[in-house]
Amino acid sequence: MGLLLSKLWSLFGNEEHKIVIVGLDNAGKTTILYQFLMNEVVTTSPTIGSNVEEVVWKNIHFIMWDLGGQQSLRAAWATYYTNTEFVILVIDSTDRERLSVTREELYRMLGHEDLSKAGVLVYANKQDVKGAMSAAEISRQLDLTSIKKHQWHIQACCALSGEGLYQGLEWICSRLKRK
Ligand SMILES: Nc1nc2c(ncn2[C@@H]2O[C@H](COP(=O)(O)OP(=O)(O)OP(=O)(O)O)[C@@H](O)[C@H]2O)c(=O)[nH]1
Ligand SMILES: [Mg+2]
Repeated sequence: MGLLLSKLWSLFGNEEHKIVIVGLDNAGKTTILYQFLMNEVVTTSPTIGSNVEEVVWKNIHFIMWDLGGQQSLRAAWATYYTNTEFVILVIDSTDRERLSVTREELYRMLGHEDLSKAGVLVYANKQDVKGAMSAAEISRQLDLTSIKKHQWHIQACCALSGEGLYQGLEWICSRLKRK
């Protein structure tokens, strides 16, 4: 009965899915959050703490937490992980030098017990910039194929135009339906 009720509940679109958006400072996390919310590019300043918004897409409700990515703020990411179904990791694809820092943060995050069942969507953002690393290159450098305990997907995108963003969200929706 409980299962039936929860199915019905989700059919009516009342279920909320928690997503946390992480990544280094300047990756484009806040820009992505407000693209989802308003379909426009907002002027951002570095996030101190977090922004949270409810995004509804295809009748699915997401609670999206956008966290500050500066080094001093990263230790606080874990305080947001409880009940998180998906992590969106945003990468500035032009930032070759700090991809190894992202890699460390990614594997630290995946080791956290509150995320043991969470899926991971990686956005290779800023594809509009000439010389940006491709999603394939980022995938290789992050060694994504070594991730076996979490479902993951990488999506190239440009937060300024919105290109690729909904394809990423589509992947999340496809995983939700399999649950
Ligand atoms: N060219 C380009 N610039 C982008 C893109 N996405 C975001 N930016 C720019 O990157 C800068 C940082 O974007 P934010 O969204 O504030 O970055 P953030 O990840 O939230 O940064 P923190 O809050 O400090 O963690 C802004 O100037 C954005 O306009 C993109 O796809 N292409
Ligand atoms: Mg921000």
